Amino acid sequence: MEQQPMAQHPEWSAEQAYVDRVVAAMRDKLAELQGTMQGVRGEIVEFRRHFWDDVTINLSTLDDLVETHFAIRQQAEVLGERERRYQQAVKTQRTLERQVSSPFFARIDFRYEGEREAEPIYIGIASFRDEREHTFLVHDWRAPISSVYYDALPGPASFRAPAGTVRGELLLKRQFVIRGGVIQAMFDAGLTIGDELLMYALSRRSDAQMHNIVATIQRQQNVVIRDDESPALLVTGAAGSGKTSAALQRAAYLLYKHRGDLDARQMLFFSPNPLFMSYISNVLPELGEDNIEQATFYDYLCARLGDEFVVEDPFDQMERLLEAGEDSRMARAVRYKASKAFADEIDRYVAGLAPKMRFHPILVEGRVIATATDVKSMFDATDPRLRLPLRVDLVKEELLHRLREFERDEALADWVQKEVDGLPDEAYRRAERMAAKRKRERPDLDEQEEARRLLGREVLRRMLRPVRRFVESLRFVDTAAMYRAWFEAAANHPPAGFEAGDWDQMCRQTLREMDEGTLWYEDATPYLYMKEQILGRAVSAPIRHVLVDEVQDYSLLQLRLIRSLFPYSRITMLGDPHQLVSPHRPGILEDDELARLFPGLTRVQFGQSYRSTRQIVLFTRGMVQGGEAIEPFDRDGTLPKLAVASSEAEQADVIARWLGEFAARGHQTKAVLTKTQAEADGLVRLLEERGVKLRRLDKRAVSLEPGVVVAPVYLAKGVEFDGVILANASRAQYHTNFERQLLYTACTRAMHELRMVSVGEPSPWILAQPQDTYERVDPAEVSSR
Ligand SMILES: Nc1ncnc2c1ncn2[C@@H]1O[C@H](COP(=O)(O)OP(=O)(O)OP(=O)(O)O)[C@@H](O)[C@H]1O
Repeated sequence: MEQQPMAQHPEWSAEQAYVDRVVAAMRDKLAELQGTMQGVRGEIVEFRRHFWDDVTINLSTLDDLVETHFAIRQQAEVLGERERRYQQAVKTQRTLERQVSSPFFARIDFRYEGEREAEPIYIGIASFRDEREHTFLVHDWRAPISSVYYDALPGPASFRAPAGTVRGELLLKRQFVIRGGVIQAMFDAGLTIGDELLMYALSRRSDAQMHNIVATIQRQQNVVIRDDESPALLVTGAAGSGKTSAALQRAAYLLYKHRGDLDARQMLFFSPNPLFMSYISNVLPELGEDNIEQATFYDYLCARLGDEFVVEDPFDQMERLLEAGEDSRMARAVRYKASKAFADEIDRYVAGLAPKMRFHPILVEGRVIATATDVKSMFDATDPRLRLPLRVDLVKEELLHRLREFERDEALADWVQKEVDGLPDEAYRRAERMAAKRKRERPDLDEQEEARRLLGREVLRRMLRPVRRFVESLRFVDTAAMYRAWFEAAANHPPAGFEAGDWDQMCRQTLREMDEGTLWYEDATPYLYMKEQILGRAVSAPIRHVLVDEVQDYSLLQLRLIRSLFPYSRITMLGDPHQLVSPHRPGILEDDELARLFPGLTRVQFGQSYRSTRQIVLFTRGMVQGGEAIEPFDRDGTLPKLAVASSEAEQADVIARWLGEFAARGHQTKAVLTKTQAEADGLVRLLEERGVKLRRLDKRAVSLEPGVVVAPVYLAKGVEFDGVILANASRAQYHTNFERQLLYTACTRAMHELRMVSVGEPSPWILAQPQDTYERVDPAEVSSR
C-alpha cells in the first residue's frame, strides 16, 4: 500500500476529470428524472381525480357485481403501477443526489482472460450508466465484478458471475475519498484492501449513527455479505469486529441480487433495544435501499401475545436480576425457564396434552353457545392421529358452524326481538322491502315475520361479531390454563439443581403473576412457544430473511420460537459469546443444538476488531477467554485510564473533568456507563450538580444524539461512542463471571478513549490486565486539573 499526496499522484488530474464527467452525467440524469417525476406525479393526480369516471358501478346482479369489482381492481392496478414508478424514481433520485457528491470510491483495472487491454471499473454505492454509449460509468459495489475489489490482490483474479466463473488479472486497485465532487484523497492499494482508507474511515468521530462500510469491506466480511447459499449463517466475532455492519451490507446485497423478487419488507432484523434500531436505521437508506423491518424480540413477543397479558420487558427483568444476584432463586428460575431442559419439558408436555386440553365456553350476551365441556367434546371427537393444531382448527370450523346455526335459530327468539324493537325506522323499512321481494319468490311467506327475522339476524350478526373473532383467533383454547397446569403439576417435582422449597416457591410465584394478568419476561417465550405448538404455527410467511443481532443473549427456546415462527426464512445470526448480557446459560453459540435447529448452518468467525484503538483492544481482550486471538486494527490512541476514587462525590468530580477533556478533544458522542439504572440516575444528579449537560438514557430512549449520555451498560449494547467512562468500576460491581461480561461489553463501546473510575477497590477483571495496557491516575490530580 502506498499513499501518494494527491497533487503528486500522476493520475490525479485524469481521475478528477473522470469524476467531473461522471458528476456532469449524473446531474443531467437528475434533471431528466425531475421531469419524469413531475410527469408521473401529474398523471397520478389526474388519475385519482378521474378514478371513478371509467368505472360503472352496478350492483344489481351477481354478474354486475363481479364486473364492477374487476373494473375497480383494474383501475387500482393502473394507479398502483404509476405510484410504484414514482416511488422508484424517488429512490433513484435520492441515490443520485448522494452520488453527485461522491460518485464512486474505488477503481479496479481488470483484464479479462484472452483480452489484451485491461478495463477500468469504477465502483460506487450504485451503478450508473452512460445511456448513449451503453457503458457503465460506475458499477454497483454488489455487482459480480466488484467482488474482485474486495477479495483479490493484484495478480490473477476471478469472480463468480451468473454464467460461471470469470477469470482474468487484476492490475490496479485504487481507492478514493471524494467529497462535493472533488477528490480529497487517493490511494493505490498493494497487498491488502485499503488499510489507508480503512484508517481514514475508523479515525472519524462518531455522529451517533452507524454508517455503511462498502468502501472498506474486508475480505472476511465479504464472505458473509455475499453468501447466498447458506440457509442459516452464524457470524461470531469480538466486539467491534463488524458483525452488525456485515449483516446490514448483506441485507443490501441480497436486496440487490434478488431485486424484483425480494423486498425490504420481507426481511426482519431483531435488534437488542429500541435505541439500536434508530442507531442502524441510516445504513440501508445511505445505500439507496429501503429499511428492512426491525423489531426487538420483546416487541415481537408482545405483538404475538396481544392483550392477553402485560409482559415484563427484558430491561426490568435485568434490573430485577442485577439486584437479586446471580445465585438468587429468581436468577435460577430465570435460567431454568430459558434452559434446554425446560424447552424439552414443554415439548414433552405438549406431546401428551391432547387428553388434558382446556377450553373456554362460547358465550354471547351471557347465553351459552357451547360450554367448555361441549368444546372439549368437539375436540375429543376429532381424529386423535392429527396434530394438535389441525384438531384445534377442526373445532374452530365446528364452532363457526354453530355460530351460523345460532344466528339462524335465534333470530325470532324473544331476547333478540327485544333488541329489534329498538332499531330505527330506517332499518324496518329496509327489512320490509327485502321481505316483500322475497314474498314475490315465495308467496306463502309471512312477510311481517320475515322482516322481523331479517332484523333479528342483523342484530345477532352484530352481537356475534366479537364472538366470531374470538373463535377465529383460536382464543377459545385456554392456553394460559394449560401453561398454569404445567406449574401446578410440577410444583412437587423439582428438577435437578433445585431445592424443593425454592422450586415450589417458583411455581407458585409464576401462578400468582399470571393471576394478576402479567407475565414475567422469562415466561413470555415458553408460554408463546407452547401456545404456538398447540395452536399451530401462525407462520410469518411474508418474511423471507430473519437477522438476529446479539444472538448470544437468546435462549435456546427463543431461537426455537424464531425457527417455528419463520420456518421458511433464511436466518443470519450475529453474536459474541463474551458479550452475554442476559441471564441465560452461556455457550449457545457453540451448541450443537443450534446446528440441529438450523440445518445447513454455516459458521463464520471474525478475528479483527475495528471499532476501538489498538490500546483499547489490547486492554479489553485480556478480559475474555481466548482474547489473544482478537486482533486490533492498528489505529493508535491513548492508554485506557483508571482512577480510584474514595467517594461518590470524588468519582463525580473525576467524571465531570474527564467529560470536559473529551469535549476539548472533539469527541462527539460520550457515554458514562453504569451497571444499573439506579446507579445511572444517582450519577445524573451528581453530574448535573457539577454543571454537566447530559442526557439520561433509559429503556424508553429511541434515539442517540451527540453529547453526553448516562446509561446502564445493557442499554448501550451494540452501540459505540467516541469516549466512554465506566463509572463504579469497582470490585463490588464487577467481580463475577457474568459481571466480567458486562464490563467487557461496556469497555468495548469506546472507539477512541476509555476511562474507568471505581469507588474503592477496582474490579479484579481490570486489575488482572497487564500493567502496560492501562494507566492508573490519581483522582485528586484529575479533579484539580
Ligand atoms: N470494513 C470496515 N470498514 C470500516 N469500518 C468498519 C468495518 N468493519 C467494521 N467497521 C466499523 O467498526 C465498528 C464496529 O462495527 P459493528 O458495530 O458492526 O461491530 P460488531 O461486531 O457488531 O460489534 P459489537 O459486537 O460490539 O456490537 C463500526 O463503527 C463499523 O462502522
